[in-house]
Amino acid sequence: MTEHVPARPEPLQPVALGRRATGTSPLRLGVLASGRGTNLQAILDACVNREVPARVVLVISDKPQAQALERARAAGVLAEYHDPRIHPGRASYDRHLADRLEEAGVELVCLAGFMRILGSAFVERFRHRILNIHPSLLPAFPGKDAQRQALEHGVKVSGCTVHLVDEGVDTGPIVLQAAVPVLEGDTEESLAERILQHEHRLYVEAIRLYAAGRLQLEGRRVRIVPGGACQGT
Ligand SMILES: Nc1nc2c(c(=O)[nH]1)N[C@@H](CN(C=O)c1ccc(C(=O)N[C@@H](CCC(=O)O)C(=O)O)cc1)CN2
Ligand SMILES: NCC(=O)N[C@@H]1O[C@H](COP(=O)([O-])[O-])[C@@H](O)[C@H]1O
Repeated sequence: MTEHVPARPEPLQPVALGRRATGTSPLRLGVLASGRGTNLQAILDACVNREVPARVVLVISDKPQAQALERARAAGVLAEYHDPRIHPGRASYDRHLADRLEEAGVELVCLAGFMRILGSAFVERFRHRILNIHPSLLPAFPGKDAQRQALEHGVKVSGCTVHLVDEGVDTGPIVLQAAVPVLEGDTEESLAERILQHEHRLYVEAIRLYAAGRLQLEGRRVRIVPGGACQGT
């Protein structure tokens, strides 16, 4: 009887993420935000300070009073409120957002405290071109209230994650993570504030790597390659 030799899995073809942006052709960012916008502010500042070869060309919020909109306007960036309630459902609103982002020539969508789940059609239109910042070390504590989940679970270390967005919630391939200690007596607010400081740094670094063409997706793993030496499609 011949021995069954399991087929060796085909090596995963690496996928180069994004394009190598340059000073003369900065990466065009679209930011979706629902709240106060401190991550947006970190991205705006990094672009102005030329820490990343990118430019925020459009900020959209699903909340009319989002401070993120004020921050964008103060930075001279197009800031728009798009009301989900005038759409018959999620898919319609998602399609509207995608149309508006494409119309603005957005190359990378950055979710920065955007509190709506994006549907599969949106994710497909911007496949591998959507980043999100999450205030935990995924896959621990996905969803909302990650800091409360961490405190209730009693972890000693939490942190933040920048990940590619896929059809799941906080399930996309992880780009960068930063560990943050949970201290005695921490409240949800004190932990959130401590993590937030790391989020700002981590998100800018993730966008910088993306804009430098130094991120390569191999299955679920995101590899950081030296200086723009990306292979693959
Ligand atoms: N397809 C994806 N969409 C989004 C992701 C994602 O990973 N995949 N990340 C979220 C951001 N996020 C956590 O990082 C998150 C935001 C909101 C929720 C949530 O449960 N929202 C509820 C209620 C929203 C509302 O109050 O309007 C919902 O949308 O039903 C979970 C996780 C951004 N989108
Ligand atoms: N699940 C998504 C989520 O919890 N996102 C979190 O919302 C906050 C937005 O702050 P900001 O508006 O000041 O950037 C950030 O802490 C971000 O990680």
